[in-house]
Amino acid sequence: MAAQIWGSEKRARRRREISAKIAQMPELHDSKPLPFMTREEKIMESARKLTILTEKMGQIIDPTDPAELYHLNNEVLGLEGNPMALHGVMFIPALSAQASDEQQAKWLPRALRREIIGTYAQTELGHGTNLQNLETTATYDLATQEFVLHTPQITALKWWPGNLGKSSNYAVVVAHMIIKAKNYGPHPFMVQLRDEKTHEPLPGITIGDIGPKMAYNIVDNGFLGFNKYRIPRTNLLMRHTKVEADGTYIKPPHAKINYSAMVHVRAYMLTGQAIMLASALNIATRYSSVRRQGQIDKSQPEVKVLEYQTQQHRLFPSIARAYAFQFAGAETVKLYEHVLKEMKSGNVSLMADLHALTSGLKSVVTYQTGEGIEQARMACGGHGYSMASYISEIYGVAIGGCTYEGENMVMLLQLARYLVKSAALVKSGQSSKLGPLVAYLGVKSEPTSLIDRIPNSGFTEYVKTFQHVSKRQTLKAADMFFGLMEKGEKREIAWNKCSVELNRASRLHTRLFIVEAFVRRVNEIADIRIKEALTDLLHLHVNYELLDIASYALEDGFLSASQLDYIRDQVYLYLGKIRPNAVSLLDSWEFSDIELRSVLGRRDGNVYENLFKWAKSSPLNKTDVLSSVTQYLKPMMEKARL
Ligand SMILES: CCCCCCCCCC/C=C\CCCCCCC/C=C/C(=O)SCCNC(=O)CCNC(=O)[C@H](O)C(C)(C)COP(=O)(O)OP(=O)(O)OC[C@H]1O[C@@H](n2cnc3c(N)ncnc32)[C@H](O)[C@@H]1OP(=O)(O)O
Ligand SMILES: Cc1cc2nc3c(=O)[nH]c(=O)nc-3n(C[C@H](O)[C@H](O)[C@H](O)COP(=O)(O)OP(=O)(O)OC[C@H]3O[C@@H](n4cnc5c(N)ncnc54)[C@H](O)[C@@H]3O)c2cc1C
Repeated sequence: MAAQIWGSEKRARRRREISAKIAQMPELHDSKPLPFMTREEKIMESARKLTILTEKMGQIIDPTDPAELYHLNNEVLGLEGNPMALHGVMFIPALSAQASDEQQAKWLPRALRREIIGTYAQTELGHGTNLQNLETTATYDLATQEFVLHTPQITALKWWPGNLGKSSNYAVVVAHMIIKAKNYGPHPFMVQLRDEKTHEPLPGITIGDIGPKMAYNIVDNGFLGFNKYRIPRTNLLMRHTKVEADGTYIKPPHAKINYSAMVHVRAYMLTGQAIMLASALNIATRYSSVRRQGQIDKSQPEVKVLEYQTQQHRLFPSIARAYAFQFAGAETVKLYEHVLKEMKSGNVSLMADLHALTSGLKSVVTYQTGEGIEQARMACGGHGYSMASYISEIYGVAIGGCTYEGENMVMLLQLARYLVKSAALVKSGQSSKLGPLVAYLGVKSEPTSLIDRIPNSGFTEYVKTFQHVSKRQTLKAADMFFGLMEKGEKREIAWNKCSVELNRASRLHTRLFIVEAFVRRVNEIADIRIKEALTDLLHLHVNYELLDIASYALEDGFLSASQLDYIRDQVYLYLGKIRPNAVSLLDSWEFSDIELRSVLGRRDGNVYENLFKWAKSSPLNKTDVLSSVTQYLKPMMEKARL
């Protein structure tokens, strides 16, 4: 199963080897539990481990392999981030995709050797979503052949970029490029922020940390202002766009090609989210198979809480989602790598499809991951609320994904643009022009679902039902939009009036893709035992998801009330079937205790001993009487007693 999750036997074996090596290297372990550290201590601890890793990485992993790097990161540095999180996730990808060969030769080796630390600075205090209204300017000075970066007012301060505040000395900065008074829109520039020797901010730069956040606090998300700060013309990233010395602008082959670093993260973060969901579920499911509370049969002893159907219903559909996200994420990364290769050689024809797909997936996956993690926390009762479970930290980090790399509603609306264009093709009889991801929009569906009527139909009838509801909602939302425009409404106003319905279409389309990715994977599996276990999970997935969106299929009678009962019964059937495999389905992800950082979810299952030991190690328990008591509470009580 681990091979299915991680992509191959080799990958699963390598993960085990890496975890085993790290277990033998105490210098790479947290020196004390992270929840007992202050933010400053955590940042220091993370920097300590990061520098050891830089020295020893080659002994542990193949540093050129992104999957091994990511695993090493999760084991040693953890999900709360590190001082170079953005360096690997956005700075290097932005340089790789957007810098010319010559620029890459100059900067990439230095970045890869970690001579310099970089980030991606795009969002501003006043604007994150609407990139056209970013306010930082890069004005070309023909006389000196330099760009002058400037922050005209407070809302133009860069705000949020990870590791910008304290760690990075370089950044890819996105600014509106102005040449001879003409604004060419947002473009990426390589900018040195701090002196390489002293790490002091360079003259003309105002920089700092934006303060503590809901989670992810090892990362110094920062602010940045420029006061007429000059950089050479050749610091504009020039793989696709060029500015000649005389100010001549050579436009890129696709207007949005400079957005590739965002698409990179959107594609890669899906498996990151799956891992966080599976981690929280691993903790909750292990705990639920240890925790005994109440009886189902009063004549029997107390049961493990995992025996309760409500507990299974709370956890198992999310286990199925974690697998589904992992499989859909792996497909998306493959597609991304393909499109990136094509883009580098000038073929931009697949960019729109990839953008639509990743926009929808990042939105649905992050939202459902958040839901699943929060349910996992609640499933642990009181102990879930303790930082000993670590689930609240996992939640805090994962839920950030709903916002970063494009706020979810906004990204769903991006996919909706693509769906509406596709609907227009269907309506104008040009279905043959539909791309493969939306080809189903042009296929006539049966009048009713055959879900309960064709035994052994595999998952075909389910896929057809998901296709039906997605198609119907897309065409309905598109009709609503076109209808408003026909009545004379301006395009943008009509769009806004339909946007809730449009986003519903985007979610349904994306959920269909996730189901299909799961089906594709299960169909490929040769090992009969693995196939059986995953088929059960897939049964739960399709029935649970369909129940969740059933109102769309009931509206037009595609599903009947009796079919709904059938689907519901299937959910209960598969909850029971999955119960014996539940812990194994999560243990198969092979998270080490070091990586999980959860006292509640350790592999040994000694929950109560571990919790007591952890509580005793709390800094508050170093003394029996705290100074807050001697200084304030004791005098208050004494005064009251007088
Ligand atoms: C390699 C190592 C492996 C390691 C794996 C990494 C795994 C990561 C795991 C993570 C797990 C946990 C750790 C946490 C890590 C945290 C990192 C967080 C980093 C966060 C960074 C950021 O947030 S960076 C800032 C991101 N900002 C945004 O996303 C802004 C969102 N806004 C936009 O994208 C745009 O403004 C928007 C698209 C909404 C509109 O753009 P605009 O230019 O205004 O567009 P319009 O003029 O309206 O035109 C729209 C048309 O353009 C098309 N389009 C838009 N974008 C694209 C695109 N990217 N590609 C192709 N086409 C695009 C769009 O379709 C429209 O087309 P149409 O034809 O007109 O319809
Ligand atoms: C943990 C974290 C890490 C980050 N890291 C980075 C980084 O490294 N580099 C970087 O540059 N940025 C980073 N960001 C910033 C992030 O990319 C932005 O916060 C994000 O893109 C959302 O933009 P915003 O904050 O402007 O939200 P807003 O756009 O102000 O969103 C507020 C509300 O308005 C709605 N809304 C906005 N526009 C529309 C619209 N057109 N239609 C409908 N509804 C709309 C949204 O749906 C949302 O409900 C990070 C953010 C976080 C939380």
